[in-house]
Amino acid sequence: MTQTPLLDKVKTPADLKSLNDRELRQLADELRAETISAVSETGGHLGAGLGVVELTVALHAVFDTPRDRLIWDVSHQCYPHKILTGRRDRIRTLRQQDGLSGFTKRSESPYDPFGAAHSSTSISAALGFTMARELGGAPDPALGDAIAVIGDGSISAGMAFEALNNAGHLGKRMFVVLNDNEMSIAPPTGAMSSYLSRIYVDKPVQDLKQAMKGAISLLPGPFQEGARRAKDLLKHVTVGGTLFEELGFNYLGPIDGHDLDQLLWVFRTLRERADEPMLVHVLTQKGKGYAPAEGAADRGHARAKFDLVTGKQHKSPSNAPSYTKVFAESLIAQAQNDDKIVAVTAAMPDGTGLDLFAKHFPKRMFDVAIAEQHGVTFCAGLAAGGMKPFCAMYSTFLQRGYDQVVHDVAIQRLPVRFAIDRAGLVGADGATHAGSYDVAFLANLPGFVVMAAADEAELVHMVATAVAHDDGPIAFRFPRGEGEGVEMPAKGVPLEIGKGRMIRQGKRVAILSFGTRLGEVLKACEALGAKGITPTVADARFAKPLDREMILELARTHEALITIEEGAVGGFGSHVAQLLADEGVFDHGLKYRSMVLPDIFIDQASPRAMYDVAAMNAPHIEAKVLEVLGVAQMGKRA
Ligand SMILES: Cc1ncc(C[n+]2csc(CCOP(=O)(O)OP(=O)(O)O)c2C)c(N)n1
Ligand SMILES: CC(=O)[C@@H](O)[C@H](O)COP(=O)(O)O
Ligand SMILES: [Mg+2]
Repeated sequence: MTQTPLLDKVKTPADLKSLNDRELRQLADELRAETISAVSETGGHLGAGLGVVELTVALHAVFDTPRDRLIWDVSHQCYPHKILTGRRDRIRTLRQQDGLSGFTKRSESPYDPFGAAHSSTSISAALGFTMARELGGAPDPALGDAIAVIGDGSISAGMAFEALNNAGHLGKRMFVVLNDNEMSIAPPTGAMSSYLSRIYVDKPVQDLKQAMKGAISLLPGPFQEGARRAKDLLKHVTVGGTLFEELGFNYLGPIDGHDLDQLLWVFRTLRERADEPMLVHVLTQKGKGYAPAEGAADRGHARAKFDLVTGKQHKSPSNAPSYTKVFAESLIAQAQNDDKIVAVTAAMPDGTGLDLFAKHFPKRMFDVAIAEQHGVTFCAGLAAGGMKPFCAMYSTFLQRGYDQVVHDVAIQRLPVRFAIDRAGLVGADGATHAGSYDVAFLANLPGFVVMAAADEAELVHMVATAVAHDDGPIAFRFPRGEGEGVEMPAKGVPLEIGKGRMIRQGKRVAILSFGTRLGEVLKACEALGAKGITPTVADARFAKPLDREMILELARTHEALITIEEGAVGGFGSHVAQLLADEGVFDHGLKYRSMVLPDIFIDQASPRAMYDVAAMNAPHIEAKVLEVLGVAQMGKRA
């Protein structure tokens, strides 16, 4: 076990103030070792945190957190920050149920002034804190400086530029640290990424400390004493004419983000002298200091638990292909026969399986960078231009492109195909990444077709359905993780739009499932069978259009109807209830229940544990059936 004598003494960032620079360098080494050790036990986002160890130490050593608001963009790099800010004793509970979140979270610590997990929000939030300070907002602790740390991947998003534009205009003192490691999750794409590289391609990384000393010695005496404003000095060492300067920021850099001496010097100087918006460009290495991460293609972006020495991850063997892989392979199969099919990801090529698609069709896959809004409208344009775009996004990230879905896709009835991965509760990433809302926010849009796959074979057919459907937008959703292990069809066959399927015929109660809760429903039926209750089970397949005929028939022939879906209220069950109400079914006494995600944000745990919190696993379905039939209260029926 690595010794961490200095880190052991750090309870809060205030303890850093008594360390000299040599000790801070040692502290950084200990912090890196502790981060690697903790993530080897918990799994999680490793590479990004290792890249900002020195930056984390320097910022906490120089600034006065939590009075100064330190805002980590995405915040997947926040583990070293958590260790320094009083959470080391719980760091080995990261991403576990009842443990620390893998992201910054306001409710977790005063050192997390702003929560994140979706990217590119930090500059807006920092500007908000800055203007609150200017206007006398004084929460506890009183407002100091705002510092946003944003990665080169995240700064590619429109929102970051909206914030820079606004901050440059307002001209108040605030700090943006651009952490440039030339990586997103995958290598970053796009002109912005090339631009950042061009800023320093022909120039050595600045040794600002030396350069500043040189600059000062060239100044006349009085100025040596009183070069009061940072920009008076900084213009001697910055690379002139950057985009950031055009937007109203003072640009400083690029500097070596692993050279703690320089970081300390730069931040001390800026803290003392800056009076305008400052952008400090630091170059770092994702995965720094841990060879298995440094050497990996993703620089150790996210890891399962791993062996400290070898870096080998402990992954449980899979029994079925992942939904993501099934989607990608189905799309590849379809695209072999249809050259109009193209696919779009917003910086998640591996996560969406489109890296596989790109291997087959490099010219037909577009990674638009972290730019979901643009990605959706780009697809709308592709569709208007006669292509068949598959917009492959996680449910949670599609949220960012919602106006584009409404305004650019739905209103124009353009046939964009939305492949929505990570539907439902996702596990360790927690509430920020839950795919809870897509059914609700898509099925209310006129002309949208909305499907959910009950298993991986269904997904194959839904991909085929989406290819065939050219009359407006269509979406299909599927969860994170592996499939059910069902037999796979030889090829996808388009489904009839708006038609569900019967799974088993029973009596008294019908369970209408939308999505992969079907497996839990069938488990519940086993248990109910032992109690003499045999529910009818149907797979709705479509939340929109609904299979009216099937639903009304189920309502007519059963005493009770229960819907279940991996989504929030306002989705499938709400549409079914609306149909039943409109058709007057409730006038005749149908007992109806809808099982949806509860009206809370569910914290991280395993997906199963999260569905326990949501009361949506087999025992809960069983209990719901018993309740609706009035059996639970009366004891066992004969
Ligand atoms: C809106 C949004 N889209 C996608 C993601 C998924 N995502 C998380 S981290 C990341 C890469 C971020 O790159 P960068 O900002 O450079 O940080 P690094 O990991 O390189 O430190 C992406 C795409 C996200 N969190 N938010
Ligand atoms: C931080 C972030 O947003 C991603 O790294 C996310 O954690 C990926 O999730 P998956 O593991 O489901 O791809
Ligand atoms: Mg990066």
